[in-house]
Amino acid sequence: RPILSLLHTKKPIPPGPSHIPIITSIQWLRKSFFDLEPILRTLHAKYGPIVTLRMGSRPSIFISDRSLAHHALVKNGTLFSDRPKPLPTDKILNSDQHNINSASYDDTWRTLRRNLTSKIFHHSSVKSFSVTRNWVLQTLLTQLKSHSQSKSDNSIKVIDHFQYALFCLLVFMCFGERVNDQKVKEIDRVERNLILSLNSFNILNFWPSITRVLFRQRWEELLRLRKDQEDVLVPLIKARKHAKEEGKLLTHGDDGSVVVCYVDTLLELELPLEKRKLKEEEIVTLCSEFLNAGSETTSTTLHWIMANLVKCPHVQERVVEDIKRVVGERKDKEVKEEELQRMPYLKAVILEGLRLHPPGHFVLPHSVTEDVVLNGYLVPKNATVNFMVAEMGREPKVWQDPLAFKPERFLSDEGFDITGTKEIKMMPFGAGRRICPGYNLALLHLEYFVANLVWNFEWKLPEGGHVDLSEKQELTWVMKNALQVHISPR
Ligand code: HEM
Repeated sequence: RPILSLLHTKKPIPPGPSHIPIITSIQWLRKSFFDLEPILRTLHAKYGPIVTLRMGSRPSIFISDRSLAHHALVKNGTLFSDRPKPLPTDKILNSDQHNINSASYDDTWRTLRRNLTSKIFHHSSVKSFSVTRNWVLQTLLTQLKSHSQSKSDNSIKVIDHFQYALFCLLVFMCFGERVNDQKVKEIDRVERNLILSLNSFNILNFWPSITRVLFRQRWEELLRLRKDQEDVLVPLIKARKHAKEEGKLLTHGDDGSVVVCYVDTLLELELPLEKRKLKEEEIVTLCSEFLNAGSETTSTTLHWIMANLVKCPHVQERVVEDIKRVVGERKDKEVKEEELQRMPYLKAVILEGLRLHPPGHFVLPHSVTEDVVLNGYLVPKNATVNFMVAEMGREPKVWQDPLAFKPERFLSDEGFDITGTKEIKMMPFGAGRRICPGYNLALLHLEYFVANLVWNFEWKLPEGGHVDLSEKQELTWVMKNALQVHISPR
């Protein structure tokens, strides 16, 4: 039984492979999480559910057991909800912890997180964007149709279309306007460039005073990427500010109410600790977090789910039946958002997708607010703590036939609690106080797009094609070989 006690006299830190100062720290630091995952699996088999790697300047503790995760994140959430102190490169990218995911567990974090959940993820606000979701859906359907018709075998690679659709949606929610195609691509480019190079900047943190000399060009590259991001996002923020001041805000098409977007809420916000409004560069950081956290995670999951629906036509047929039962003989080809609530099988498909293919195989690094003992080991304040999300979703003791795509496992009368409040069986959104604040929005986006994609087209493999479920890590854990499908109107 995990016992968490603060009387931790002389407890050891969790076990792990032997460590040669500096050398092993740098070796681990050079590995991506994709490389680390199989190594950690072996280490957990050898040392148990909680292990330590000496990465960089801090011990990194990894937890694979769902009950220990529950014990730490939910039952002792106040202790385990901090984030590691920022490294020098983080300070540049996160405006010194002025975004939600990197902020310490303090009043700044509470203010930023509450702003997002109460102003943008509130039920009425989410509903106010339904016109936008429909616009993005119609654009996606048109694009898929025209691209598939332009190919001789009608086959199409769908991932770029999914990414673009989700990105447009998040850009609208962020800036409150339909940004033109070229601008959307520009924002996507600067964000992608930054995130894809993050790993290569890790080494700069190891001994900043030395790396500033040794890797001067790498430091300059980091500053250049950040400047590119500001150059693209600041004009959008400024334009919004002016439109607000001049009372020229866009209204929602249906009822004429003014669109309240994420930037509007950030322009109004006051930081309680510092007693001031947000600086422009902090707004850039928060917008960037919003766009990245909300689009790539969802488009990756959508890609995995559609791949499984192509691989398992009987599951796709059951989704169609679920929709038919609710929509009936209505002629238009749109599944409306209000109707999704009455589609239990569709919901089960989404959960099964998140279980088997969580877009993040780990959560973001946590840290403890004070030294604590977990399962007999010391978790020191300077350690980072992380959880094996994908391993938990594929644990054979919890999930029968874990690698099979079987949505039926989620069809119970009592429903499934994705937040893991009572117990954790999987945690694609994390759990406890740092749980993803966007999980309801993400579920809505997934349900809405999967339902409408399946309702509009039959998804099949082209002649001689096959669905390859191998993974690789990019921004998220993506399909190594992108889905190539044949779609035909239903
Ligand atoms: C399928 C879609 C998504 C998945 C699987 C996902 C997953 C996650 C995970 C695993 C975390 C880290 C939790 C932790 O550190 O313990 C997280 C944090 C976060 N997510 Fe998501 N997310 C998704 C969509 C979204 C969306 C749509 C938004 C907003 C537009 C969003 C915003 C955030 C933010 C701001 C955080 C930081 C929370 C904090 O540190 O307090 N996510 N998400």
